[in-house]
Amino acid sequence: MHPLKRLFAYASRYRRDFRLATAYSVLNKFFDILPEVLIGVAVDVVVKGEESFLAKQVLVGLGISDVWHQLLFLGFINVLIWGGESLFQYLYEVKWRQLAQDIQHDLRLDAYQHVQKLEMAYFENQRTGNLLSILNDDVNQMERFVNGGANQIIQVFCSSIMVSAVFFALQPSIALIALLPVPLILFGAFWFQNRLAPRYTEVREAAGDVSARLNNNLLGLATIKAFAAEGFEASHIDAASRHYRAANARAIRISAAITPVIRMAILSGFTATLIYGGWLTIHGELAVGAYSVLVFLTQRLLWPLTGLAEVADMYQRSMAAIERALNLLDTPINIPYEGQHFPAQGVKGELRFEQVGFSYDGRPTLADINLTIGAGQTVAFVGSTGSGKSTLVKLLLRFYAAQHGRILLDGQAIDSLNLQDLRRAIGYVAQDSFLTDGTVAENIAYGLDSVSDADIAAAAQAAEATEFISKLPLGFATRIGERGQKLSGGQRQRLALARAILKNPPILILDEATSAVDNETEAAIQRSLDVVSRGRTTIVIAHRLSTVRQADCIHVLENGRIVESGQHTSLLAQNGSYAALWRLQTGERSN
Ligand SMILES: Nc1ncnc2c1ncn2[C@@H]1O[C@H](COP(=O)(O)OP(=O)(O)OP(=O)(O)O)[C@@H](O)[C@H]1O
Repeated sequence: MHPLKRLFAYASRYRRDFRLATAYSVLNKFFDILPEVLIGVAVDVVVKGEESFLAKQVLVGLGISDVWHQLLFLGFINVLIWGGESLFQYLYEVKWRQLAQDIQHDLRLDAYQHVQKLEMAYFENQRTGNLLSILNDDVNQMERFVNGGANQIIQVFCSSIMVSAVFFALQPSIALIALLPVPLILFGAFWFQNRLAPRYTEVREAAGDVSARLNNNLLGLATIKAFAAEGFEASHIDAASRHYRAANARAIRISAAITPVIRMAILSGFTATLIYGGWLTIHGELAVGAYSVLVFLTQRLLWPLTGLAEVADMYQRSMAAIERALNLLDTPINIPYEGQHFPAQGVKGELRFEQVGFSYDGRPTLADINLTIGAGQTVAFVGSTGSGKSTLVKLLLRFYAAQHGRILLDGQAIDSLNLQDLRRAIGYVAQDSFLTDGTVAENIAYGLDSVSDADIAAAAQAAEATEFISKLPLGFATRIGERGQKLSGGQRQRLALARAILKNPPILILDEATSAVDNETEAAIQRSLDVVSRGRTTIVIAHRLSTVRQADCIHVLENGRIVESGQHTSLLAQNGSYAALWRLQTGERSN
């Protein structure tokens, strides 16, 4: 479907406003053209006096014979016309701009809300900066189009029709000559448009590319600095920006030619009216007043068509932008949110993995996962890096959908449950949790509506975070910077844990980032784990085996498969992978 049609379908709730705005634009144009007609009538009055066109309008009740009165009457009509033109200009400007604001707001919000619901795999194949440029630049471009372009198109169209009507009424033979260039101009405008469309698509894509690179670099500034890679990265930005400049230059070469070409076509129409009309007037076949109207009107008819150049340019630019924004909105959500609702408090927390298998982009990552985690149990997953531990919990959170088997929560397949209810029942402390640019307290209370300071403090206490928070300049009211960058990695982890504890979920998942913790932190982790795992199902992905020694069951993963399961002592007794890992970490010999 054409982007404009798609935009209309999207903005169908504003159909009434579109109609009103269009009516205001048409009425404004109508009043805008009338002064030219008035000039003709005035010339006619001056030349013909009591024999004028105005004096002859007895039938409609006018028939003003006195020349002075005729002029006064024209003056009065003139004021009305200009008043009408101004009024409708005000009305159409307000209406179109308001429409532009309303639609850009809706589109931005809808697109963002849609993007939020897309599955993780979508984002892995997208560059954040590109999405940003769609949600920002492209939506703004659409706003600019509705703001001004729509009115311009309507008015060019209207003035062509209205002026042609006056022409044909006055002198059909001149009308034909004056209108001769119009098909040529329209054909030219379409020809240019077709050539502009792919160029503007390229411009929008290049803009997205620049934005993606900038975004990526600003996020990785610390690494860029550490590697003294400023020059290297600047050259990447330089290349992306050059590409954007070149794409724009290709579009400019075409779009800049439109006005001059159209002007030449207008020239032919205008010259013909001037010469042929003058000739007819001299020979008494055309009234002087009518001749002056025709000369002025040729200008009025043809000049707005030069505006077509600007409109065609903006139109193509906007269609490329609208296409990108609406495509984003139409991207299918592959992991649907809909499903059976249930309250988080009612969840017992029994989990079962049945024959679960999963691959990223066809690369097998998990296979034959069969396990049951009893309600309230604490279970650990250990194993070498890349063995699939994090992937396992991401399947439970339905960040990805398992290709084989199924996962059940309290006997219900999780893909039959409402996605948000499922996630509300799970507290997830990721390896690198997302912290916002707010205060410590705001970060702990993230996503919850009304939480008391006492509850926040208690959650911080359980997460062993109180000590470092009390040392911050403003305690719980300290702002922690974007992504929590004013805190250490360990401190960020503590805050993320406090946040999960405050949520009080029936299932808690802790994905430890590293085994590199000092003894003190290790003891703190153990203490908080004892506290937070009480009364809920707890899954710990551990790198440091000593932190999960007390777990009800430890599963060892290797290459996406569970190779050993059991409690710490029995696993040591098996003298397999777990025992080897334990020896490696503790330096002890288990036998
Ligand atoms: N989004 C992804 N797209 C493609 N491959 C991925 C993705 N995430 C992880 N992988 C791959 O899947 C495998 C398992 O990754 P996973 O994060 O589950 O391992 P892990 O056991 O948690 O590792 P670690 O102990 O280092 O955290 C790895 O080989 C990894 O490269």
